[in-house]
Amino acid sequence: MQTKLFYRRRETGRTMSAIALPHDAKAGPTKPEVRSVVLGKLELEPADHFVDVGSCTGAVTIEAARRAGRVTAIERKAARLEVTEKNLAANDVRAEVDCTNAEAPAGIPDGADAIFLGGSRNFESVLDRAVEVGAGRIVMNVSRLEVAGRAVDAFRDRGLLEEVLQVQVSRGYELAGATSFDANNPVYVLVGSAARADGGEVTGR
Ligand SMILES: C[S@@+](CC[C@H](N)C(=O)[O-])C[C@H]1O[C@@H](n2cnc3c(N)ncnc32)[C@H](O)[C@@H]1O
Repeated sequence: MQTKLFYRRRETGRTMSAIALPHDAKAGPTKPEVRSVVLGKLELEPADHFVDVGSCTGAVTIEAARRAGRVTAIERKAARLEVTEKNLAANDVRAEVDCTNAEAPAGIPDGADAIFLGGSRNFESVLDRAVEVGAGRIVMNVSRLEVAGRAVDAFRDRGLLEEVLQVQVSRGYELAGATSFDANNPVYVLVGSAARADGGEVTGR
């Protein structure tokens, strides 16, 4: 018989705790470990205006709102945007956050410094808008293989592409006194920039 006991959560002693997502959006959230990679690549700073395309549960919006000075969360489904707003209200954030019910590229403001595409609808037009506003950091998560292929082409065609990562996390659990793992689905993380665009070479090999 399989015993499944999760390990006790580590006490980090950080001033800002892990985010709370008490409200369910029936989709998402981007998993915490994947968020760490995404946020690392976004390199958000207090002067930044960050845009979350497809905010859904608000998990990325909330994390970003602890780092950037200004955040615009865009979600095409009104009910999910409400979840973004409710989850935001349940957390400490320091940024000014604007929640917009729109289908991007609609709603992407001039002057956006960093854009995350957590939803893939209209991604080519979203990337065109990212180029138009000169976003310095663009990160897109894709789980479906064929969409990932098209997205890599779209980044490359616009000279945006810097890195393609495949992130796959397995979480340990106790099994008969030892540790076994549950695997999450892999996610492709595309990283680019409209400010550093250099012809679309994948770097970091
Ligand atoms: C996989 S979920 C994103 C999860 C989110 N990062 C989180 O942590 O909760 C994708 C979301 O993007 C939204 N979406 C997809 N394309 C969009 C677009 N072009 N503009 C706005 N929202 C979009 C979908 O409605 C969906 O809620």
